[in-house]
Amino acid sequence: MTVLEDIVAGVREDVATRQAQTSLDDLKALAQQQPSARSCHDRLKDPAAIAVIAEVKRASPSKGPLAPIPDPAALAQQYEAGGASVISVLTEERRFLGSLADLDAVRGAVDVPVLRKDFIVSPYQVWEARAHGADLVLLIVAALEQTVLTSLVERVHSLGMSALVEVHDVEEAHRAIDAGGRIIGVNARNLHTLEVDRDTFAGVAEALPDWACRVAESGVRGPRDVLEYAQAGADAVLVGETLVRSADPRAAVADLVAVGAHPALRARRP
Ligand SMILES: O=C(O)c1ccccc1NCC(=O)[C@H](O)[C@H](O)COP(=O)(O)O
Repeated sequence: MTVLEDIVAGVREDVATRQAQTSLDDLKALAQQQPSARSCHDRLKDPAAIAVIAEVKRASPSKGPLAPIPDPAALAQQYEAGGASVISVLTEERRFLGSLADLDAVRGAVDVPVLRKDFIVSPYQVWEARAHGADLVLLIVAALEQTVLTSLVERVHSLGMSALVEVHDVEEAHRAIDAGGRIIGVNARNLHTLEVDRDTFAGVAEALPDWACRVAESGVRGPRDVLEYAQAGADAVLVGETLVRSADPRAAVADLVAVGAHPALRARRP
């Protein structure tokens, strides 16, 4: 069993448990009480800036515990104050130690869009995301058959949310676009070895159409990595470990956001 298959198997069990407690009808009623989802594509694809998606991430399969994060709302507020365009909240419980309660806390604490980052394999989880105030939902191409991926993208869009469709190679990038994805995350973390190779981004990003929003995911250790991703065509970067380990998350985000004004990126600006 691959790491991804192992994570997804656990997620399916946890979803079944929650589904026994909260019916889909109840979730739909909760979703209707939420304000409309905030739009994300243009916010993440601003030619005059590099957007930073700052992640609330307690642990990971590759690194184990990263940071306890006793107050995810306070961390998200630091990220927002530093200029993050979107806050990503890992809600997977077993390997990342996240929860929907984290999503609720962050949603209630910031004004910027919030991403539900999880291993979404069923429409129930998409409704959960909306019911808990998410604006953006991660869909991982490698975890989904094409028909399921397409129907989940449609479900996300039909609820007014945006989909961040994650890919690892050119073939998956074509699948993401065929499924209706408009915001494409290229994850530099190999899901088999868990190793990060930032060079993955450039080769995959150039296979995407101009209108797509390109998000570089994983392996950002500081501004230099953001600059390199931006020079390779990234509109946005998604950063977890570096920020949760930082002693000053607000300043750490601000340093990454500032890369958007770097002279080397002048040609990108309108
Ligand atoms: O982070 C992991 O170890 C991991 C393992 C298996 C599947 C997904 C995993 N991470 C999810 C992510 O995509 C990252 O949290 C995100 O890109 C941020 O990465 P980083 O800045 O390197 O923490």
